[in-house]
Amino acid sequence: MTQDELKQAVARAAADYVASRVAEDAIIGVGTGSTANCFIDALAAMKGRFRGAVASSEATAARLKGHGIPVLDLNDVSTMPVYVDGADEVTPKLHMIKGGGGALTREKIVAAVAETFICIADGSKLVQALGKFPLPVEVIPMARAQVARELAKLGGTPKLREGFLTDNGNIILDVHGLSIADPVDLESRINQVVGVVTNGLFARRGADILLLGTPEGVKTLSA
Ligand SMILES: O=C[C@H](O)[C@H](O)[C@H](O)COP(=O)(O)O
Repeated sequence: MTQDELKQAVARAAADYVASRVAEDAIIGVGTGSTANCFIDALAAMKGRFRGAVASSEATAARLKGHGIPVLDLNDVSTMPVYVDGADEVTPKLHMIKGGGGALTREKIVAAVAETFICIADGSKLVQALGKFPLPVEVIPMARAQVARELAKLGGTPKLREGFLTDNGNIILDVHGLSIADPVDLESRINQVVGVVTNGLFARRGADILLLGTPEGVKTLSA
């Protein structure tokens, strides 16, 4: 199976979860990226089975609307049964690195409102330890140099993502070479650096369920 076929398989599995486990008038939280896009396309086939969606990026909102799926403002939503999103790396403990597409902050905000975080990923994303994928950190532009110095003190090599601004108008520093022994602690430490909006470690609130696409079928892991 190709990587695209594995992404489509996990997206269908997540849509099946929504169809079988979620109330008819529910609002669904939707992530960003190529795997989340497969989920949006699978959701489109069951339009009317749920009330609408909250998007974690402008790109996701546009794709949802393109399918005629109503997109709600998160400020009008107090709870959602599920948030479905991809990951750049995920461990067996369901800690993740996210933000390869730069949507990490809105993803973390939408996920915080959801009861269950379902991570959908092809098998290549499963790792025993996080950190081979550079850790994205969203930073207020005027704090770039100071935040970079602080990230270097933590043992990483920050590199500006050239020519990229987030949906929030901020920059991304991709931190290479971090040794991530304790993702929960590192997530908090980086978020305490003044000028950091958030970082791509999703460990304090990791995923609750991982739907992992493998050539043998979709495997389900729980936290
Ligand atoms: O900012 C982007 C998100 O965190 C994505 O969920 C992550 O980068 C995975 O994307 P993809 O499904 O395209 O590999």
